[in-house]
Amino acid sequence: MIKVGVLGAKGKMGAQTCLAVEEAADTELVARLDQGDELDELTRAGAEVVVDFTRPEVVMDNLAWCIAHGIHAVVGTTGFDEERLATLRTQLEANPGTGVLIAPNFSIGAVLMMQFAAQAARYYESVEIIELHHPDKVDAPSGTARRTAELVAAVRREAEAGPIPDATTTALEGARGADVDGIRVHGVRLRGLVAHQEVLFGDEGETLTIRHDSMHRTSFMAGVLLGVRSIGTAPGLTVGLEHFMDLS
Ligand SMILES: NC(=O)C1=CN([C@@H]2O[C@H](COP(=O)(O)OP(=O)(O)OC[C@H]3O[C@@H](n4cnc5c(N)ncnc54)[C@H](O)[C@@H]3O)[C@@H](O)[C@H]2O)C=CC1
Ligand SMILES: O=C(O)C1=N[C@H](C(=O)O)C[C@H](O)C1
Repeated sequence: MIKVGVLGAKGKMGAQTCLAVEEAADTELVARLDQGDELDELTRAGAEVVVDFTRPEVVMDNLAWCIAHGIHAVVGTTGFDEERLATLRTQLEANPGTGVLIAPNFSIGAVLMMQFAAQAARYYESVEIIELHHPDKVDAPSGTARRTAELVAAVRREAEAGPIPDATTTALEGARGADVDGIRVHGVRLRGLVAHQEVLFGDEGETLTIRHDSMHRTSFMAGVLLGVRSIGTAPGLTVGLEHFMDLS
């Protein structure tokens, strides 16, 4: 049995994760912590893996504590840029044997969407991303959209693709979305939605749209459990659940 602690246990994703960990045959929920609780409870409970679904502004402190205490971490919380990843790599070098997974999205379909988008990226002159979420989401653009844009941009750079065509010279601020690594990302917040994304590609006479929809937060749980089961054998930093999936 893998002993699991959940941070952000009272939140939307944390509560769903507690249920999934309790229901799985090979995991045991030993701690459920939320804002104001002592992280020491994790060591007292013997947690081997922590799942973090908290907030971008607190996740780095949580991870510093987990790494220092040799507890593996599976992280769904958003807000990771290159600077934060570099900080984690340094902390993990000082604590070899401990693993941290940063997963911008735990849904298997969303991971595939990102991989398919990376595959398509070299073939199209134009690409834009639309992410659509519930209105209680605190960050924009979504971590998934950022990651997708970075993956697509990396492929375009490698393929020496030219700039994305766009004749806009006058625009209301925000009308063309955010620029993530040269890719336009648009955010929609709408009651009734959970988590959705479209990656739109275009070239002469054709378009390709890759769309993924999470209708319920249960869609993330297979990926969370995969992360929990895998992270103990993956010391250091892993970014993206695809590294634990057989995607050859
Ligand atoms: N990677 C993925 O597949 C997914 C990632 N997310 C991300 O996970 C994060 C949480 O999302 P939700 O559950 O929707 O948010 P939420 O707001 O429902 O839950 C966050 C919880 O964290 C708690 N919290 C705040 N500070 C804390 C601290 N210092 N220690 C422990 N708990 C603390 C809050 O009290 C709250 O209960 C967001 O960054 C979101 O974007 C959400 C869905 C899927
Ligand atoms: O806040 C959410 O809900 C989600 N957050 C993650 C993100 O920002 O990409 C994953 C998913 O989109 C749901």
